Amino acid sequence: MSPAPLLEVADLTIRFGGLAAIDGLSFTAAPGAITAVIGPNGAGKTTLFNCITGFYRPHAGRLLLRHPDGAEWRLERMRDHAIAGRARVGRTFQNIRLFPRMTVLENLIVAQHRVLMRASLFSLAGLLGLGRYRRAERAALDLARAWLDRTGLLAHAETEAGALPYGLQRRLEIARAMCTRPVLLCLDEPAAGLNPHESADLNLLLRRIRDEEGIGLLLIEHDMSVVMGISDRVVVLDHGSLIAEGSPAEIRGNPAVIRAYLGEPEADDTAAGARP
Ligand SMILES: Nc1ncnc2c1ncn2[C@@H]1O[C@H](COP(=O)(O)OP(=O)(O)OP(=O)(O)O)[C@@H](O)[C@H]1O
Repeated sequence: MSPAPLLEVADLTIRFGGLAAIDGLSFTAAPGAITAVIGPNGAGKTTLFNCITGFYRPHAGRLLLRHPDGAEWRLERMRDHAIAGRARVGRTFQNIRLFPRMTVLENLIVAQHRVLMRASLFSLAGLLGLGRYRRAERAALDLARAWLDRTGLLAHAETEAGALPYGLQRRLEIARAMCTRPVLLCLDEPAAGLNPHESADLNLLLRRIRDEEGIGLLLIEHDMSVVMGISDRVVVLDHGSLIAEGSPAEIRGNPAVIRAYLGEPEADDTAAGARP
């Protein structure tokens, strides 16, 4: 029997003026799996992420997140900080949003400010006096170093984030999101701007996160070498609606998806790395 879905999107709708950017969308994402969301420009992919992470409030529909302990969170009713902190939804952005003048390590510590603030009991006395705060601070450093190690960034810990090469900044964004201990990680075009070698490394990293952390990953991506290489399931949007859902192989051969997005393969097309 397959496990209960990690995320259930049901009849989701959001409009901007007369335009339904998401129009009655329903699908599920499983725990311990990579679900890719693909579709042409303007299909509604980023808007979907903005609804899941509380940046937009949908006009209708349900966003149900189920934690491994069975706790259920109705994301469409929650504020963005509670979605990140309590429902534990992590996110990376299409345009990198690091603190460029802070070091790589500092970026990962700042990502854990909620845990640290709680340990300080939100007071100066807490910050100065409590063993509880010191322990939390040590744990935050340990977690940051562990993710720097796993993302291959340990040697850059003291480098300013803005001085890192682009591909490493992308990895740092993922490390930063993982430091918030998400149960669902939403990645908005993580392969954008990467060369084929960096894309292959990204595939390995995301697979390891799935397999070793057991969390769900929701991935918006135009790079088909990433989508077809690592996704367990692919959801295809067009004009805010679902046009197909299935395994990468099913999606690759789906006539509606070929028409709306993928296009007919060329005779010598390897499909690898091509942005449709
Ligand atoms: N804040 C907004 N105000 C008005 N229209 C918006 C807003 N956000 C998104 N839209 C519109 O909603 C539609 C879906 O946009 P969205 O950015 O979600 O598409 P997308 O699939 O992520 O595209 P891309 O692949 O280009 O990133 C587009 O027509 C876009 O112009």
